[in-house]
Amino acid sequence: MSLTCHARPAQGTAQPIHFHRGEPLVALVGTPNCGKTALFNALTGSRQKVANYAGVTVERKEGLFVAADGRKLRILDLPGIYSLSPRSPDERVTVEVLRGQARGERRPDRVICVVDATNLRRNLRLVLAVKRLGIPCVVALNMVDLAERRGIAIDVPRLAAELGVPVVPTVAVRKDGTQALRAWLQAPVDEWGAAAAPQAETFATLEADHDAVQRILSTLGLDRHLPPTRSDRIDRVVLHPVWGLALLALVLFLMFQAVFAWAEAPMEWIESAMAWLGEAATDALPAGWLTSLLVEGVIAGVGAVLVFLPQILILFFFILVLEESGYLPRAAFLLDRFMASVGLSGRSFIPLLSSFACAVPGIMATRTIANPRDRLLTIMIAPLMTCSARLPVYALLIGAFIPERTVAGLFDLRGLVLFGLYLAGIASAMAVAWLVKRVTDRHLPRPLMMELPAYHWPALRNIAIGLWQRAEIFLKRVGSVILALTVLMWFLASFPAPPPGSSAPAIETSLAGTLGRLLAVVLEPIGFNWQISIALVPSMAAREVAISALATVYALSASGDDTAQALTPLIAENWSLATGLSLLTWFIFAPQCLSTLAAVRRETGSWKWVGVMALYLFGLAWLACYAVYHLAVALGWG
Ligand SMILES: Nc1nc2c(ncn2[C@@H]2O[C@H](COP(=O)(O)OP(=O)(O)OP(=O)(O)O)[C@@H](O)[C@H]2O)c(=O)[nH]1
Ligand SMILES: [Mg+2]
Repeated sequence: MSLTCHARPAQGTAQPIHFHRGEPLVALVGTPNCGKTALFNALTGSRQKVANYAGVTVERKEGLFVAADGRKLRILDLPGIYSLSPRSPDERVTVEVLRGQARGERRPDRVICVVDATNLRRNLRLVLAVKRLGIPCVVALNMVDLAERRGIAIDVPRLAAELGVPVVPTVAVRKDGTQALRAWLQAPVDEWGAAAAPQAETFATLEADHDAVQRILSTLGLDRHLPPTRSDRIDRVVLHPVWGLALLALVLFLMFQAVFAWAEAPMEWIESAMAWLGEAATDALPAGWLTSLLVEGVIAGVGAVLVFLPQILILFFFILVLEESGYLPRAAFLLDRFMASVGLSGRSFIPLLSSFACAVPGIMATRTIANPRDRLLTIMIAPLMTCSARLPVYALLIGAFIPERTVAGLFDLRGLVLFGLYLAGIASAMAVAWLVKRVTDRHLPRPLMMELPAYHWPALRNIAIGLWQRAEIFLKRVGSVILALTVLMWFLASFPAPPPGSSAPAIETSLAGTLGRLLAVVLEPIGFNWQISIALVPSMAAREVAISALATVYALSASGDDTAQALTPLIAENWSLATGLSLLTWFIFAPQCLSTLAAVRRETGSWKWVGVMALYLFGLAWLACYAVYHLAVALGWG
């Protein structure tokens, strides 16, 4: 617990004064990808994201370590840094904490310097720099399992003596791999070494560090050249300019094939369960508005979204495997030249790829980009990457309009179309970047410096946890925002009731119907009917709601004896192919997501960019839909 008081500046200093109480604060510090978050999770029982590339953690996260005797320590997980001179916004977070300049946070009482045992040369320099800060510190020599496997034998007591700080070996990902570190956390502070006044860092100290590291490595017999590792051999293919790109295309392609091919059976189970539930509720309950709300609102609406859980999990299975294996930075490397040609740096790759899950973490991940212009541009195009909330919308429309067919005896046509939609998103992002480059013309080519971590076999446990978390997020969304909006939609679509004697379905006279017809004035030229127009409004909060809203609208439009049907055949019957294609196009650009806009506001600190993003995405969506719709009509699909 900390209290911050902005006292009147004394003698020209504008630093806030912090008053604190509570548990000792321990910060985890180290180079990117050395296993800080894995250690943090092991010590605090948290489930923060761990993945095999640099720059996973971009903000400070706090957890509690409870010692055997019940004493508590606050543990801080921080973004990775290479030195105490930050270059990007995420590194700045760490350095500010270490220097005691972070808002609302005091200077840590102790530091755990996490070191990747397979990469001592780069890691030790940071240890020396951190030592100069004067905070009592312990080195966690992490990944000793990997070092051992690679034949790197480290004399731990000697390393500790050379560094002048205690060193404990750890394996963050193994259950018993943090025992020694736990023991340290429970030890009295004076065993950690004494606190000292911070020393200034100059060019001379940095040079001295360099020499010191060289000396330590040669004393420990670790400065010899190692034979090429398995990762190096794999990289000969993966980073090959031709084979590497072919492999990347194949991986992405298989991912989208799998999304359709593997999901079929589980989707059918969910669909039939929902249909059964709807029927059971209709039979069991008396006819009336409450039953209508439950059957046509909640069950039809929420069920229509829930069906897509299997596809989302399959997509995330692939993303998690790619993240854990260490493949992602390689892909960034392969595409660097292409990205540079449109004015982006390879650094943008991982934020953009993260946006396939959701644009919000993608936009957060841009904190690893040092150059402000590159960062802003990446933020602006991140929403063009197809996020997982759009997957259900795509899947629904593809299911309705694209026949289930095998192409060339091998590929699933629907998977191909889905792949094409993702590509269309990527292509438009690149086109926008290129246009910005042409207009601003301020781009200087920046070489990509990126670490390539060793490949790992993804741990099944981690993948399972990752999928479980994803399922949880999705189900929570379905149970909260989506459910709430669906219920709201049902009310708007049911009231005011039609005048007595009218045989038209209530929705036609309802508020939603009126609003839909108003919006249709703008949206008719791009092929949207009033039902679609209504559905687009609540989907601004969560894109999947477009589906539940359509399900509700159509369930309520069914007059007389028409029993409610599944949404897919309904829209296949009611819409032309041109309309379906136009709506697909709309969701490629899908500008309407409030959480994305909020993230843009937070990360850019200005409403201006929120406005620019909303306007340019809406404009682009409308124009692209117009073109697609009219082309489709011209081709006779209207
Ligand atoms: N074999 C092995 N793998 C580890 C160990 N510690 C971490 N890893 C793996 O190393 C990768 C990086 O771990 P993270 O905890 O995300 O690293 P980080 O230091 O938090 O990285 P950033 O947040 O990007 O700075 C992940 O794939 C982990 O599963 C270890 O002791 N042994
Ligand atoms: Mg981390």
